[in-house]
Amino acid sequence: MGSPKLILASASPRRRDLIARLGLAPDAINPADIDETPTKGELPRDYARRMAREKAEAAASDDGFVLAGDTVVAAGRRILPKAEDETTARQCLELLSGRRHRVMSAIALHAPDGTVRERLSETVVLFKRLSGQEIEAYIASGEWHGKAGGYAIQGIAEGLITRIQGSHSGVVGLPLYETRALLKTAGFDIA
Ligand SMILES: Cc1cn([C@H]2C[C@H](O)[C@@H](COP(=O)(O)OP(=O)(O)OP(=O)(O)O)O2)c(=O)[nH]c1=O
Repeated sequence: MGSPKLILASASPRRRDLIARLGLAPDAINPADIDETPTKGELPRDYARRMAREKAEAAASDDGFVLAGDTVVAAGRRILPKAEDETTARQCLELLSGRRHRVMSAIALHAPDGTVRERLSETVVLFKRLSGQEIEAYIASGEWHGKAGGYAIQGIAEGLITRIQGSHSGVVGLPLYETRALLKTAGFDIA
């Protein structure tokens, strides 16, 4: 019997790049298409956990370990949307300007024996007070597109971020410390 496979239940190229930093190359990429609507009153942390778990379960296989993640930007109890248009991205940046917010990055691992394990990484991020000009320049960059909270820390946005407390990889989409620990606990062979 060969070693169990690693299946990444994600369409995100960022998650593929991040997992490579643990020395791992998934045997398969199997994105899960699930309904990503938060339930009424659902807290950001609960929502991130539920999404990661549902993605892992949707892609479940008895052939290997299925890893999924979900990244949520939260301003207090509010879940910020994934910015798909300029108006949404601008609203997110205006809200995040000059204040702390949290990024919840949940991961879930479905093992071949059917068990599901989860971890959560929480990072506090502080943006400088953004001028109208800074917001418009960021909008023009297009880097916000498809990103939770309307920004991508791995791009020019980091020049507007004063402080982060937590996991940089978690903000990008896959918290590496938690991912390594989760795989190890589940018995996956990782250095
Ligand atoms: C805050 C922030 C988010 N993001 C991205 C990471 C995620 O891709 C996205 C949040 O959406 P997710 O639903 O977590 O992931 P996804 O839709 O890209 O991929 P999949 O569900 O198939 O795994 O926002 C960044 O790339 N950088 C950042 O700084």
